[in-house]
Amino acid sequence: MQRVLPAPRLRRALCSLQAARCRSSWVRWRPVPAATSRWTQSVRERPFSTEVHEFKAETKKLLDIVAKSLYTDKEVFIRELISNASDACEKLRFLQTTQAVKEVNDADTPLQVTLSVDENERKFVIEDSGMGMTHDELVEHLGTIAKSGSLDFLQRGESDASKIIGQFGVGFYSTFVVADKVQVYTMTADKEKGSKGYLWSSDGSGSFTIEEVEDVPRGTRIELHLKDDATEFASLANVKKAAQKFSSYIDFPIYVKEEGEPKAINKQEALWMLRSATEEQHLEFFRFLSHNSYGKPFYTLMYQTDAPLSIKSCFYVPDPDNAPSRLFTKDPEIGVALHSRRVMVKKHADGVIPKWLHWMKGIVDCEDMPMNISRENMQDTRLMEKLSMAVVRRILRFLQQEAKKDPEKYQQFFKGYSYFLKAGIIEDKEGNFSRHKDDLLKLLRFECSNKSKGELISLEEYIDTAKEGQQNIYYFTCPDRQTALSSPYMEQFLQRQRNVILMFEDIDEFVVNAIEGFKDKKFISVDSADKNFELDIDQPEEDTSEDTRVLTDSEQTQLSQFIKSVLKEKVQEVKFSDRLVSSPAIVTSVITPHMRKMMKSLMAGKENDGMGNIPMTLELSAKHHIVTTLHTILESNEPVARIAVEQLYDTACIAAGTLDDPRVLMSRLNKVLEMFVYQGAGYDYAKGEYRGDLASPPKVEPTEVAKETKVESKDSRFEEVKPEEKPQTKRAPGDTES
Ligand SMILES: Nc1ncnc2c1ncn2[C@@H]1O[C@H](COP(=O)(O)OP(=O)(O)OP(=O)(O)O)[C@@H](O)[C@H]1O
Repeated sequence: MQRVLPAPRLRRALCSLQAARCRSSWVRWRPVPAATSRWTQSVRERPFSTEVHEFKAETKKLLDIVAKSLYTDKEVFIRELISNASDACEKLRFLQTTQAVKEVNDADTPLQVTLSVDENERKFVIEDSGMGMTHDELVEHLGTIAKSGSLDFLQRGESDASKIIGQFGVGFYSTFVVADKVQVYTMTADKEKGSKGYLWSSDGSGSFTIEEVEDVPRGTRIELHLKDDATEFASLANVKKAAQKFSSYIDFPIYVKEEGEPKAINKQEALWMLRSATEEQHLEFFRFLSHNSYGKPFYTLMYQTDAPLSIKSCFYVPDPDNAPSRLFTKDPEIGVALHSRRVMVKKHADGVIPKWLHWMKGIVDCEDMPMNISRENMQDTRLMEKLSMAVVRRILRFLQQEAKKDPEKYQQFFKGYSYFLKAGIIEDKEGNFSRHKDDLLKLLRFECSNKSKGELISLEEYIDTAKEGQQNIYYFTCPDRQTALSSPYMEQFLQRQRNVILMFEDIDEFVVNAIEGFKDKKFISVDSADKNFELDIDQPEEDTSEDTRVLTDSEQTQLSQFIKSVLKEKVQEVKFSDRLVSSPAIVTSVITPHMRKMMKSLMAGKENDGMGNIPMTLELSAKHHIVTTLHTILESNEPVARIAVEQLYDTACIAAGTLDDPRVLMSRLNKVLEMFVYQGAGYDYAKGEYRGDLASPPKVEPTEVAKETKVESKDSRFEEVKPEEKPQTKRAPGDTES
């Protein structure tokens, strides 16, 4: 081993210079490190300047978690390093094929990866002849976190290393699980960028150093100085076993050096090019693609075709129980890679796989795809679209088949991924394609009013089991099943046993708004103002009770005029409809109450949320006893009628879910309670006196029910309530007129 150290005098001089520099800048001089092994035998070290860089804040945090972790599945670092080495080879092969790199350093060196160990020095070494890195790339790539997944985890405040490593892997930084010092020698393949070699070095604490070293061959060599509790990775047998596990599907030869001799350990098999594969092969490949040493694919699809393009592909749906959280999937990486004749064109095949399918793992190999596809090139864009169309359609149809084959298993899938399928419908529409809308709609499942809790149906099943002649698909967006079934909007549907799809996710409202219908049926919300409820296709059982009183047309007009005079601009229209069965009233508007509520929360904090301008309609049941009695007391007891109207409206708003804060009702409810109690005690509000037959009238008398009621609330609806006439009542002791 060649070890060239500066002479002691020079070293002392350098050290004092280093100390001085350290105070003033991040560049300082240091004694050069030792060159090691055959790979760097020719690396002559000179006192080049050594730069000290701080890791970015989040990288530091990640490193801190990783370095201190007692993660048991330590060998994952081998998987990460092999994968990075293979990516570096893929990248160089790609750039060479597309001639993006004109001249390559060490042009004769074949693309390969070699692993070796030094038991005495407790070292693990991996080297590749891939793309390598320039100085700036070293700073950028090994100083920041590349993996969005682990970043998300950190932003969530997660500090459990096994969760971060287990679910996302932490790439290069996983080396600090086993090493207390990591050295990376590298030289770029792109001659245009230079032929200088660099050494990156860090102990995984706050900083790393970079210095120039001479005679580094093309590619990257990573040396791990193993921690005391990780010496098993200095054993050849252990490394070989782990490397074999992680490298079966790598398309470059992987060698393990045994007694100085490189021995190939992988088959270099492109599974997606095979006609079929065993379950075991798929399991291995899935784990390889998902950077995991555990887990199995939930669904597996191998798809090959020659028309309209020549496609060979393989897709996996990961376990739905571990489906990505939609809240933390801001800019997801597509999990499918694009290849052309086995050569990787894009690691993340965006443009082919839409974002809403990002969780799919797999490979698409398209012979017709040029290696140097460009978004600017119309022909390439069209080719990508064609490929995307074929592949996405095949995936969606495959899921439809699986749903038919094993509905229970499919429900499990749907639980994990429903949000993404729904997002797909919206995105598909936004992109103005609507290419996959029907296929996606077929994959949706919902609860419905005619089935029991937890049982899901498809839209096709809904249509197949709908009443004869029914042209609409009725749905109701609501927080849960219980709220749905007790809602006045549902009454006529329940009475007729007309099935209603129950939608519990916020995104559902946007989905139905993004599409007009399914097959030839239109989506209609049960709480919409739409009149087309097809009430004539089935009639509920006749109400045979004799004393059912129904308001006549003129009575209806009289009552609605009174209601409008009380509620003023709160309602645009008061009408009578027969959609109500046991509730006296509901509110409707051009947008459904649920949509209104969502828009309100989106506009929260804005002075004008725009909702005040959307007119509401109060719909009444002409035969409901509260409504008919209300009409009866219009003239005889107007004060009570006024309060009843206000309460009727507010109760309808509660049912619609549009009342933001129920506390605004407190004052009125107390008033209603007071009336209820006093009436029970024999007080006659119409006459403003106690009934004569009451043996001993209560000592306290009611406040004026129709006294100007100004509720201390921000809700402007209450500020208008001013009765024209006051009833003659006796004042309660201590009650003063306002
Ligand atoms: N052997 C290598 N050769 C060249 N560049 C490398 C090598 N190893 C790492 N890098 C660079 O460092 C970056 C960070 O690597 P890291 O393993 O942390 O994340 P990643 O590989 O980008 O993540 P992912 O595995 O999700 O693609 C890589 O993207 C690559 O640019």
